[in-house]
Amino acid sequence: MKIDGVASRTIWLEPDGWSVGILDQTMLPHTVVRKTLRTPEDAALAIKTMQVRGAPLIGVTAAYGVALAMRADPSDASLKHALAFLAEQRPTAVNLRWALNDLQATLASLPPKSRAAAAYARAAEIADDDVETCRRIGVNGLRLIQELSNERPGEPVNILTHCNAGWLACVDWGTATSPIYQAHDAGIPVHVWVDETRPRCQGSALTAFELAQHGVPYTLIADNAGGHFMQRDCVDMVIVGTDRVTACGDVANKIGTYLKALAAHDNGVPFYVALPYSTIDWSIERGADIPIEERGADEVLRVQGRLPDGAVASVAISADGTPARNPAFDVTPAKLVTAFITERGVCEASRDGLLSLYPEKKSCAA
Ligand SMILES: CSC[C@H]1O[C@H](OP(=O)(O)O)[C@H](O)[C@@H]1O
Repeated sequence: MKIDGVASRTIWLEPDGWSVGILDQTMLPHTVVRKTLRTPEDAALAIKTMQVRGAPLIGVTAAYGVALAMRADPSDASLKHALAFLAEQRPTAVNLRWALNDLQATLASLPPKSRAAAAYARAAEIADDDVETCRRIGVNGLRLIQELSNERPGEPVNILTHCNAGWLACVDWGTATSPIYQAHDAGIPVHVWVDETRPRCQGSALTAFELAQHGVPYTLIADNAGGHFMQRDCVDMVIVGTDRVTACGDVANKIGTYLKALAAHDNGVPFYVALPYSTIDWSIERGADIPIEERGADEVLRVQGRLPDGAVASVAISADGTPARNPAFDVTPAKLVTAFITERGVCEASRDGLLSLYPEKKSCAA
């Protein structure tokens, strides 16, 4: 997608052929800051501090983190440390483990002198594959938006989304936003209700930013307003992303997703989850088994914004000493999900539904 009219990706190989460029998403939407990762520690910090975030992008960043490690030291010990160190940065998005397992399988049997080049090549393949995968998610989701548009020709299809499952969460296109972009580009009128998504505000800071950049009509709302708009028949469908889907279709996603699913279920609003194959965890069955990241209390106790002089600052929004908890994700049971939108098609949120699109996984589903 584009930023200020210039085609951009969230992560790229720098012209020097080895360092890795990223958009520092902690500075968006106030300033567009591009950073360079030069060590696996840089990559780990970028993931941990959410300079890069979003399940697919976390995986791609980790893959390049392994490449940076192999460039510095391609030994078995270095590979083992890099894989373990990067894996511990964030626990919920299965794409992190998926990407690191892929790099391990790619590199472990190679002679050390061949590992750096192979790691960079594989990381680039994973990044390019993500772009095409997300584009296909958009093609498959577009049909669902088209169907709703056909019911009320000329009127916008009102779509609510939570957090940022946009191109900023991936390499390009996004998962939940890819159908939206493709519908918009196809001339289908759409309007997006953007959940601010406290406490990290990925909706107000990232989704609103990227939709505005693409010219997609949207309205930012407080998280607590989503159910109200569904009750008042203002929402035609919900599309969210996910960080991990179990073999039976339970969905881990940004905190607050479960509440949106309950409101959608209560109001008969279709609730879709958009995901690539790399976000399915075939090794577990129940959502209760998904590790939920608990982040620092300060993210709840403080907000970041831009001061009149343009400086970005963080301010406290509660009294000193206020105790706070900050689970970063919750789990939506499969029964509340209308369907999954994947790169291979749309399916029921169930084991059978997933296996109908990924029959090769029959042997490894939990
Ligand atoms: C396409 S995955 C997007 C997914 O990741 C976000 O979490 P975070 O911003 O903490 O990485 C959120 O759960 C999105 O739905």
